[in-house]
Amino acid sequence: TNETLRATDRTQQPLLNTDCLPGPFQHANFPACFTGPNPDDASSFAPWTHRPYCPPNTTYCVFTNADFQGPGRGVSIIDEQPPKANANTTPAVFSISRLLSSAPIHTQGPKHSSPSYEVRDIPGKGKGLVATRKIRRGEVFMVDYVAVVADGRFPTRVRRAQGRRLLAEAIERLPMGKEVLSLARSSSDPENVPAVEDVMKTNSFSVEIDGGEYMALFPRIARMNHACKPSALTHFNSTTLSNTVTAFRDILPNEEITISYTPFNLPSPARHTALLQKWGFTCTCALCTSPPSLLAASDKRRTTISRLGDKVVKLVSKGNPEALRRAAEMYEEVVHAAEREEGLVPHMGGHYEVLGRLWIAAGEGERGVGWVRRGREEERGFEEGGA
Ligand SMILES: C[S@@+](CC[C@H](N)C(=O)[O-])C[C@H]1O[C@@H](n2cnc3c(N)ncnc32)[C@H](O)[C@@H]1O
Repeated sequence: TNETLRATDRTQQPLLNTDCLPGPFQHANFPACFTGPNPDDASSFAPWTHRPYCPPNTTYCVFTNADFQGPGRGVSIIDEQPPKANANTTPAVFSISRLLSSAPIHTQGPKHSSPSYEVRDIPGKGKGLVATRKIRRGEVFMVDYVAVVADGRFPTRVRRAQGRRLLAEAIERLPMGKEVLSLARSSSDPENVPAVEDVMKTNSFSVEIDGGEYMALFPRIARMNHACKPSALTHFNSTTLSNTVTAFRDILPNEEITISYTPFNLPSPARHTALLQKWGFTCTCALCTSPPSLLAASDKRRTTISRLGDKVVKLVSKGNPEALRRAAEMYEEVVHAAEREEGLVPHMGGHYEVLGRLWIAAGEGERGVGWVRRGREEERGFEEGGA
């Protein structure tokens, strides 16, 4: 760590960081605002292992802990300095610094011991993840940790060159910086877009931390391609900065493992626009390349799911027996549409159970109990997959 400090900090920063002086912006517990006698002593800006990089004329800094999740990993955060008096959100860097200062975090590896996937070339999509053994439905087969996390607003709040500098510092300070820089790039003009910016845009997902929207790069998850009917789903935990990946359904050996980059219920034109504008690629997944009639049927089901879903909520809030019966009928339609869109809804079991309860409330006890039972069996199957 000290070597890294010498190599990067002395050359690029004045010894006294003027962006971090005591005053109205000072926060008593803010680790970046060191006041110790020796500003080169790493312990004076703990829990960061590098002196925070805070360029002039911006409120943003880079905070790095090179030890997060063990040797060869680390985490860098691009976030604001201590909040201004009128700030309505707290920078995530506060909660992350608390996390790093607390008891060591145990890496929660997936429960299965044998490796379940590897990175392989996928025609037309660069690289991707492929199952090396059968992954059972419901199994948590990967837990990845964030390597770079940046306030979603920072690109619009700093000058372009400054943004690139912040990103470069954030990535280069990481022990796994080289690995991060070897991830895919999607810019149509790679000569003129620095790798740090291109890699971050191509591989980061939007996550919520302390009510704020952040861009987060998970180096292993970054290798997973998108599919409109994915085989896996991710779940981000903002307390541990981990992202668990669970199989939606059984995934067979040599099958590609995919996740969805877009919200589930979008019809295909909206998905294409989102993937092109936000992610910069044209989707060639199995659904997008299927015959137009199949794509149209899928769009119809997805539209039904979102349209009727809203109506069901309204009917249930009315609460009278006739409204509840109509809600149950509609919900059953939603459930059937979702079943035909395999991989669209994560836990059908929960929906079966809700449908059962709706039928019971509408006075159709037997029908309701049947759905509740089916829901519980389904949920049990999902939980066992992860056991
Ligand atoms: C987060 S990366 C996924 C891993 C990447 N393929 C790699 O080689 O590391 C996103 C990039 O993968 C490619 N990609 C992902 N899903 C795709 C899909 N459904 N169709 C075509 N390209 C896809 C695009 O080039 C996209 O910019």
